[in-house]
Amino acid sequence: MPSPPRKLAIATGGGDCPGLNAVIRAVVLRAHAAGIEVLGVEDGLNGLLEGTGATVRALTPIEVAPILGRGGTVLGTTNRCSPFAWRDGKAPPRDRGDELLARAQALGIDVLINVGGDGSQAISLELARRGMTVIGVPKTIDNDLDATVETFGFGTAVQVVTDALDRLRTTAESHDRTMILEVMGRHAGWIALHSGIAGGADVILIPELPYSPVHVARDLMRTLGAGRHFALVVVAEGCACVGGEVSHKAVASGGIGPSSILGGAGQRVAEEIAAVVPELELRVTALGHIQRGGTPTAYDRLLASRLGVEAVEAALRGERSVLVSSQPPDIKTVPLELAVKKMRAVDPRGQLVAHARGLGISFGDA
Ligand SMILES: Nc1ncnc2c1ncn2[C@@H]1O[C@H](COP(=O)(O)OP(=O)(O)O)[C@@H](O)[C@H]1O
Ligand SMILES: O=P(O)(O)OC[C@H]1O[C@](O)(COP(=O)(O)O)[C@@H](O)[C@@H]1O
Ligand SMILES: [Mg+2]
Repeated sequence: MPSPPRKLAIATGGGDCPGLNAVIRAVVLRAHAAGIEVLGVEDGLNGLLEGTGATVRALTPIEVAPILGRGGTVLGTTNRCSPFAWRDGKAPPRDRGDELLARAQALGIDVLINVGGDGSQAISLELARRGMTVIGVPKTIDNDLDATVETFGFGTAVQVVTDALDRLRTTAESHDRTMILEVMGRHAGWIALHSGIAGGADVILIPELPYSPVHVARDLMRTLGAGRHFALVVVAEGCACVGGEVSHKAVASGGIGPSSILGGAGQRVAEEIAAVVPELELRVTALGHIQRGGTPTAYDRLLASRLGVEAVEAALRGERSVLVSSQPPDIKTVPLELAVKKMRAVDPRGQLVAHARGLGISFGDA
């Protein structure tokens, strides 16, 4: 039986996500109750690397008490630069993994709780391979991690998008317009599909179902011909037409990030529709990071809190290289490898898509 850990560290990596602070709070509360100290690593794992400007600080129950419902992460995060492929300006990427491990050892960290998506858990796995005890906590608003039935942040994002659709509907109704809403979802259309159904969309375009602009235009005209004067289209940022490419937009890289990211699918779809039916009046809204910021829903706080507590329980049981995973009604642990093995995509032939079609929603695919 391994001796119980005396010191845990917690880090949040990848894109921020509503519920991260609830995980941090839960880890600190449960660990302190068990007499375990918790260190918070700032900016992903950068806090364990010299010269990054980020550091490591002790987290106390008093400090985390007010953060349960706060969006973002009080530890900061990064979705650039893995510690194993560190970038300094134009120099080739270098491996700083062993430096990170040495620093963690010097600080007396027995277990690292790493909260993040597939990229972060790939980092967890490599740290575990190099000897660190790591427990992963899954996070993604895209809901594309296969190793857990659900992830916190997704429900909050779906609520934000649904609220946006409710607002777009009133202006669409007033102006007899077709409103196109571009939402997040790089490789998976979960946000578009859930919010599209909940928000009463007429067309939903997702990465898993390449569409034809002609079919989208035809289905819109059918909707509008059936006595409706407006329509709502939800477009996942990662969707593409049959044989087409996803759209990218330029961003300021800050020296280390990419110079372009996914974006512009909504505008592209508007242009494609206009090319077929120029008589339609179209407006495009891209929701962007609004759907990732702000207060988590009650359910996401609950899920995040349970994942945090179970991560500490797993540490107390002496588990290593595992991911805490929601498998309703329980939170369980699964091998960390499962987090990176396969992405969870929408099943184009699954019941959810069938139910959407049952509501008359078009995917523009046939
Ligand atoms: N803890 C971390 N420290 C430094 N960089 C990280 C960390 N976690 C993730 N990253 C970087 O962010 C990328 C994406 O991480 P991921 O967790 O998949 O988040 P997202 O899905 O939001 O992009 C990783 O490939 C890696 O480059
Ligand atoms: O914040 P950035 O770097 O622009 O990243 C945007 C991307 O991150 C996400 O918001 C979040 O993805 P995850 O929640 O899976 O980490 C994607 O939907 C989006 O494409
Ligand atoms: Mg990812």
